[in-house]
Amino acid sequence: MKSRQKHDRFQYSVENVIDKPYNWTQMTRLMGYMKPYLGKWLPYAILSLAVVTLVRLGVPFLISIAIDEAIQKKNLMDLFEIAGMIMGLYVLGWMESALRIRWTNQLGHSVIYDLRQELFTHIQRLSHRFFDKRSAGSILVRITNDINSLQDLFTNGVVNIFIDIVMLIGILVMLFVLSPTLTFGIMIVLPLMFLISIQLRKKIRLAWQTVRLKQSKINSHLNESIQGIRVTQSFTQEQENLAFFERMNMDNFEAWRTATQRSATFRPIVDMAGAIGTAILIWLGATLIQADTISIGVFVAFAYYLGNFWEPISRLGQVYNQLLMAMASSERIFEFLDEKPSVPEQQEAVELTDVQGSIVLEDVQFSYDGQRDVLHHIDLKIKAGETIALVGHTGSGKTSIVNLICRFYDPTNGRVKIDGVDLTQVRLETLRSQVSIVLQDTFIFSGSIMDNIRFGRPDATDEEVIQAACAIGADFFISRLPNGYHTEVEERGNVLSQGERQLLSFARALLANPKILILDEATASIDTETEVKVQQALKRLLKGRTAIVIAHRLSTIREVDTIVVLDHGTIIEQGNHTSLMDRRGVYYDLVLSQFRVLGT
Ligand SMILES: Nc1ncnc2c1ncn2[C@@H]1O[C@H](COP(=O)(O)OP(=O)(O)OP(=O)(O)O)[C@@H](O)[C@H]1O
Repeated sequence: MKSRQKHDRFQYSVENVIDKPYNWTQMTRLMGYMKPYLGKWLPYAILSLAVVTLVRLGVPFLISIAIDEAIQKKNLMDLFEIAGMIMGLYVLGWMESALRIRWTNQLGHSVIYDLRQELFTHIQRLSHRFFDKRSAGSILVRITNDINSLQDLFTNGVVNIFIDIVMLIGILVMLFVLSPTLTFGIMIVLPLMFLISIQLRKKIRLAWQTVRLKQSKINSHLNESIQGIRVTQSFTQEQENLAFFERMNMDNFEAWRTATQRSATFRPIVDMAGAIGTAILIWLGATLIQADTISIGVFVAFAYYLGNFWEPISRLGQVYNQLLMAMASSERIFEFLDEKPSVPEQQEAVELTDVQGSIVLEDVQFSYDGQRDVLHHIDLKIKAGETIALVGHTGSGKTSIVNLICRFYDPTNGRVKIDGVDLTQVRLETLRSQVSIVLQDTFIFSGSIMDNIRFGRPDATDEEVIQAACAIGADFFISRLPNGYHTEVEERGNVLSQGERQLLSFARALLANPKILILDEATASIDTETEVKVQQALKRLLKGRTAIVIAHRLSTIREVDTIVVLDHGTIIEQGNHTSLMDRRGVYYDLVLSQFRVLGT
């Protein structure tokens, strides 16, 4: 039993390997990303195609003429001329290939750039519900690995497909022109080859999809492990983590091995077909030469064409593998791109400007997962400029109410209104510019202190940033830092203390100057001196705004206008501190129990 628990410790949402047939619609959609570049690169593509065709089809033809006309008839001048032409064609071919590598690379990188940009932009717009269901790591994989795996297809694959197909058709035509009998003889192997490769394709596709899933799992786990490394170390869970990682790494290794092994079977099939074709050529060709049906020159040209024939087929096999990998990746990319925000913006959504700040929740019911209601029939009126505090046991629904006011989620039933306008009718951007949240665990982005405060209003000047910091009282610690406002802080702001981070987030909110402010009050105990500073800063911050404070320490909310007491998603008491104390209900008990805890 114990070992089972261990195995179940890390759980990631299972993404199934989806076995779908080759999907033309999806491929067309993927190829659509090349559209903007067609105008620029199409002339190059046509030129490349013309040159490659000329070189690959021309050289064997010239060789056959050299043998039949110049060598056999001992005409040295003609031989020099033909050799010169062959040389010229090879030089042309070399120049074309050097140029092609350059422009296909540019094309590939441009497409990858666009796709990554679109995916990131789209993900930024998605609602909280989307992020609830997925780990950061698995999102990361799609933006990095899945998109990277399309790179080969766009830089080499797509252009080569066209060149190779044209080449195959060209060679077939030349072979038929030279000798239909010999061509039929050799092409007998083709249908056999296709039958075998079709069987392989499905297996190869599945194997690559499995690889992607395993990688996604590794990345999710890595992300979680690194983020949680402090907890892991403090609970000495490194060995467990390591064992789990090793298992996943091994799974990934196996998946890669299977996929590459399966992919590698394609080439030998082509080689085998080539070998059989050559044997037929020698046997049938010699017979036809003896019967004087074909010349030695034609026989040699055949051998050359045939050599050139298997190469594009084998490359098409490779490109087919790339296409299969691209199918697996694009399926995952498009799944995200097709994800609609769960809080959609209406076409005729209105701008929320000149907000006064009154908030109303009308008979609101809410569930995160559609199964368990976390808020029941909430009716709440907050007047403009008023400060209310939400209190209640953990899990009672305080954060959920705030999530609805910011419209991170829509209520299952009922309405949330600001200044009388239903939030579903409002443009999200204008709503969020009027509402700021100051979280308990302030997120500090990598950059300078100045940048971090300016996050609240990107167009603020340095003076405005400093003014906001002074007004909040954050200036005292910022000026003590080695580079003052230009001190670089890392992601999560590990160099700053909890109180300092909180002051920084207040300054950020003050600069944003929202009409509605939501404050998740810090639970951690900070020293009394900082506490006093934070409380003073808070007073300044709340002035002239509607404020909702998620209160954990009841001592700090005595002066707020209204205290709303929640229990299991229902409002059970509402009023100011004195009236609720007089009532001797749940709030009274909460205050008393906190007082007792603090008193001991
Ligand atoms: N993203 C989510 N998906 C599903 N359920 C959720 C989600 N977030 C919260 N819940 C559930 O909703 C209920 C209310 O949570 P909420 O975060 O609103 O409580 P809270 O009063 O803010 O708690 P705390 O004081 O601990 O922050 C809880 O039972 C919680 O398990």
